[in-house]
Amino acid sequence: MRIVEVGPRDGLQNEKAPVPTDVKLRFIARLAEAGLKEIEATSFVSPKWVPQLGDAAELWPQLPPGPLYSALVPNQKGLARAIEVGVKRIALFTAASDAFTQKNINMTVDASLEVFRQVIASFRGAGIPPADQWMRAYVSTAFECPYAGRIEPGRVAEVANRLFEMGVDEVSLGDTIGVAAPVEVFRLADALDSRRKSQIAWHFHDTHGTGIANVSAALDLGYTAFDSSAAGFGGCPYAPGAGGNLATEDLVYFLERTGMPTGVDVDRMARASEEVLAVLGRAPTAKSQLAALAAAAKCAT
Ligand SMILES: CC(C)(COP(=O)([O-])OP(=O)([O-])OC[C@H]1O[C@@H](n2cnc3c(N)ncnc32)[C@H](O)[C@@H]1OP(=O)([O-])[O-])[C@@H](O)C(=O)NCCC(=O)NCCSC(=O)C[C@@](C)(O)CC(=O)[O-]
Repeated sequence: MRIVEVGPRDGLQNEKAPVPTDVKLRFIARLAEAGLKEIEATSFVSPKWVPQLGDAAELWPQLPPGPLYSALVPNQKGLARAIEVGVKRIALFTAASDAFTQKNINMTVDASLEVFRQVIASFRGAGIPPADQWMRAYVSTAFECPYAGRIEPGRVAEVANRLFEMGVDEVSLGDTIGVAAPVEVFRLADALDSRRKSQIAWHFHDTHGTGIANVSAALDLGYTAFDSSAAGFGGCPYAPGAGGNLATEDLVYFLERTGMPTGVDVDRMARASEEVLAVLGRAPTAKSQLAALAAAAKCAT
């Protein structure tokens, strides 16, 4: 099983209240202590578009040792900023819908793939030892676009295949607005190249509470990589209606209870987001986080 924790990036990018860099660093340290091994720590997008992550270059060199860290990169400028501070694992991002990429990255899907072709060449030529280089690409709106409606599975598969042909190591399929049901996961999986199963991750948002059901469907099909966010933080600034990401606490509970070890300590995980929640002035809402916190409080009395 692989869990890719996206809380510090996807989770925080949409938050209006600024989260100070030292709070983000303590959040990430606690996620690492909880046992998460892959963390998407930040994003080298334009700070004008996503001010919350404008501290990426300051944050990156201070990340606590342990996990494998990655960062979102939209273009050559983002790559140059990322490489300057030592990023070795990058995440590109496009979508299956032009209407979405126009709002999110100000270009069509085709144009984004052209940009990525150049970014990939620069990344591969940047002198990073091949064993340390890693590149994923997101395909957002893999089920539905907030602007263009439902998306055909064949279109998602086509974009994913083009990304694989360009040499990415992994494609993460995003249910950006959190609307999919398991039957749609089965339908999309049918359209995907089954030889790439170990290179596909699923990125569910939980707007309608279907995140875990969708994980279960993908697991049944033999997929083993899932993105999630501590406390269910999240939402995309350019995807109106998007709820939070699937909560890591709920994912860990589900996988462990299913008999699939995650290496994540449920109690530490439940507390990892406490300081960020306090900065945002919010109470926890993820079900398994609430359950773990309640159980710990009961034990303490
Ligand atoms: C792609 C751009 C940059 C195009 O933005 P643009 O305005 O079209 O770009 P531009 O090339 O015309 O540049 C405009 C200005 O931005 C600067 N600029 C340009 N690039 C960078 C950069 N990398 N870092 C810093 N600065 C940059 C550039 O230098 C220039 O500065 P100026 O001359 O005006 O002072 C912009 O649209 C952008 O940053 N978009 C990011 C939006 C975003 O982060 N969305 C959320 C992530 S996607 C997501 O959450 C979904 C996902 C992945 O989680 C999966 C799912 O749920 O489906």
